[in-house]
Amino acid sequence: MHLSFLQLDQFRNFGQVAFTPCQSLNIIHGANGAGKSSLLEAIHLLGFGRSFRTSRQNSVVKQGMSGATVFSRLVDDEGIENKIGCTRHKSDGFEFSLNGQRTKKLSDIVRKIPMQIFTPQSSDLIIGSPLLRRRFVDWALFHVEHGFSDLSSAYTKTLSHRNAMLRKHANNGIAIDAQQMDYWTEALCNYGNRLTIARESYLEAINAEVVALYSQFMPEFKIEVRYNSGWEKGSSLADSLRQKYSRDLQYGYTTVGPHKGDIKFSVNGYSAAENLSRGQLRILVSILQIAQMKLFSSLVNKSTIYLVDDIAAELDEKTRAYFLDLILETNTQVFVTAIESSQFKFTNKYNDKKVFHVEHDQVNEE
Ligand SMILES: Nc1ncnc2c1ncn2[C@@H]1O[C@H](COP(=O)(O)OP(=O)(O)OP(=O)(O)O)[C@@H](O)[C@H]1O
Repeated sequence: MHLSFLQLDQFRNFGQVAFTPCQSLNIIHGANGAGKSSLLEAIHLLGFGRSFRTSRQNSVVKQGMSGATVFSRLVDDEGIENKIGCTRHKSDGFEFSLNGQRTKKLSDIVRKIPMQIFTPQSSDLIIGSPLLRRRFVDWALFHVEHGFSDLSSAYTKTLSHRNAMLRKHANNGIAIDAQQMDYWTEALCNYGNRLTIARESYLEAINAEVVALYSQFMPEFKIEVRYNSGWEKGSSLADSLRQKYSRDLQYGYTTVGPHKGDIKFSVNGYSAAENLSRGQLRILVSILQIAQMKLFSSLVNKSTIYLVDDIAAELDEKTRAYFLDLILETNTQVFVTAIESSQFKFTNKYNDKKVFHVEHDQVNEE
């Protein structure tokens, strides 16, 4: 699967630009402020339905304009072409289209373009909030497991119903309707257990890939990936919810469950978050993403798109070369940015490669 054409209209610093990436390695270089990250951001919108740089999504619209559009042609692994569009209207949010038809569900688009991104902030996957780690696993499950998306939204809806009751009780002293609380608690256990089983079995599978890759990159380190379910070890979710009920009533929200789940990474028995250097953290993140893509392609026989922002700032040349070798082995379409094209000398061996220069708000193929 790959993007064979991209067009941006009034997106960030660009007026209208179009370019035709190749199926494998696409190098984007240009001076500071030229628009390299903006190009990746435009592609990211198609794969995730949001910017990776800001929560203020309107900022992708060129200053003074009312909307920004990204249009692409996506060739899937069977060779079938789909036209995918995304417009951000300043006044009206996002609008997505598939083959000229407006799509109701963002997931219809996102499902078509499995995508990963590596940026200077990617170490947050290890040292940042547990939400990022849950998202990492749930991204894969969303793409791999039919029905996971429905299961995850059923859990989230049930949790918000249960939390609403707890909150009203904690904040306003409204009495709990015991029958209703039992209903939501039972539903929470049902969805929560299924969600946890899915996450645990996915992590078990990815663990094997991560261990193998890590031992190639850094043979002196032994990595371990463990899932922490979000409730007390050795206890069931139902028992934990029962045990913590009075605390939940006091706090006004559900304090245990898969929404509190986390992934722990340890290296030689020590917490990776607390012990690895910045460079080592980046390597760990890149390994996790490569493992994710490898596993993904072996599970569903589909390829991914990989965006790498500012690779030279993140990885030294030897690691960069090794990293790209591993990614390109997985039949991934890669978009990678850097300031100087000379930072990519090591890519001369790749035949399927295009180099784009971003300058004066234009994208030129070299
Ligand atoms: N909404 C907008 N409208 C117009 N210009 C914008 C908008 N948002 C950002 N810019 C400008 O777009 C340019 C491109 O920014 P971008 O971050 O993509 O550059 P870059 O090539 O990745 O830079 P660097 O190498 O410094 O990270 C910058 O000059 C920025 O000020």
